[in-house]
Amino acid sequence: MSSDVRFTDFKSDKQPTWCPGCGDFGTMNGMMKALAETGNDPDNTFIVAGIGCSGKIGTYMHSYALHGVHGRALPVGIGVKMANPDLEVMVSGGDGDGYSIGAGHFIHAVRRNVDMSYVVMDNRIYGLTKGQASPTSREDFETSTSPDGPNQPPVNPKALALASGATFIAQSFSSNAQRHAEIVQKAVEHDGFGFVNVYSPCVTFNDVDTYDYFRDAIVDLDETDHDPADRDQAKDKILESEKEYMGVLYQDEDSVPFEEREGVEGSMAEIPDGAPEGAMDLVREFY
Ligand SMILES: Cc1ncc(C[n+]2csc(CCOP(=O)(O)OP(=O)(O)O)c2C)c(N)n1
Ligand code: SF4
Repeated sequence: MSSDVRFTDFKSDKQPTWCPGCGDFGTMNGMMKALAETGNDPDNTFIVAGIGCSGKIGTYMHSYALHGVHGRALPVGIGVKMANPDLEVMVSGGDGDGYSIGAGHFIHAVRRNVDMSYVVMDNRIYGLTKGQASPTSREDFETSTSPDGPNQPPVNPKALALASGATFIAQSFSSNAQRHAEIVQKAVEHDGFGFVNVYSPCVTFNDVDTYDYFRDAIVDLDETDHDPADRDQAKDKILESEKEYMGVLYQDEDSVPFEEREGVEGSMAEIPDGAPEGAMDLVREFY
């Protein structure tokens, strides 16, 4: 079977509880399609999710999955990959999860460049906790807990990734189904840490960063002469704050994943010296 249906869980107790119209539906569909198109199956795929509306994804997709603690999905994902390098590991969560409480882990996961993907459902708000400003909220975005707006500039996650030595940076939009799936597929296929920030609108708590806003604002990089191999071009586009680009912004085609580097190769799943007897067996059994 070559369709994303393999990753769909039809059990009635696993039906998504996202609000009707939530961008996370489209983001998840694209992730399933990308995994299927790259030849993966539920039994070799491990989703590590954060905490948030976005973090529910691990419950809805048919694959191995677990929740990290809020902001801690990335180190858990790296641990899963270390325990079993044959797994396709995809980490997913929200902008709050990844760029606020999890920002430190984001930087270090990017620079470590383990061969996995990270899909962030960026709705520029905290959805699950009912609409507080997130690190990617606009400076003047009024919420119940910041009635005059957060009064601080939003984090630019793509710039953070580039500055941290990222080898793959992409921007996607959940509503553009085919293009979104293609972009996530490229992240999965990338040799190293494939980072995709996905505009995934929250229709309940964010009335500014809406589907209409993104549809009007987004420029598809495939319709420009952008060369993702050119880091300077990527930097210029990433820092252009008034533009919303979609596509692969940067890809280092010579990227060598952490686990294939000299001195590391072959050692990822080895039992470290001094580890308690049976520790790694337990980890492998669990994952
Ligand atoms: C350690 C910890 N701190 C705070 C929370 C409360 N909390 C749960 S989800 C969340 C933010 C959710 O926002 P985001 O990550 O952007 O995901 P979304 O719900 O928008 O998909 C917060 C603050 C928590 N669960 N754990
Ligand atoms: S609150 Fe927002 S992010 Fe959460 S499910 Fe509803 S629309 Fe989606």
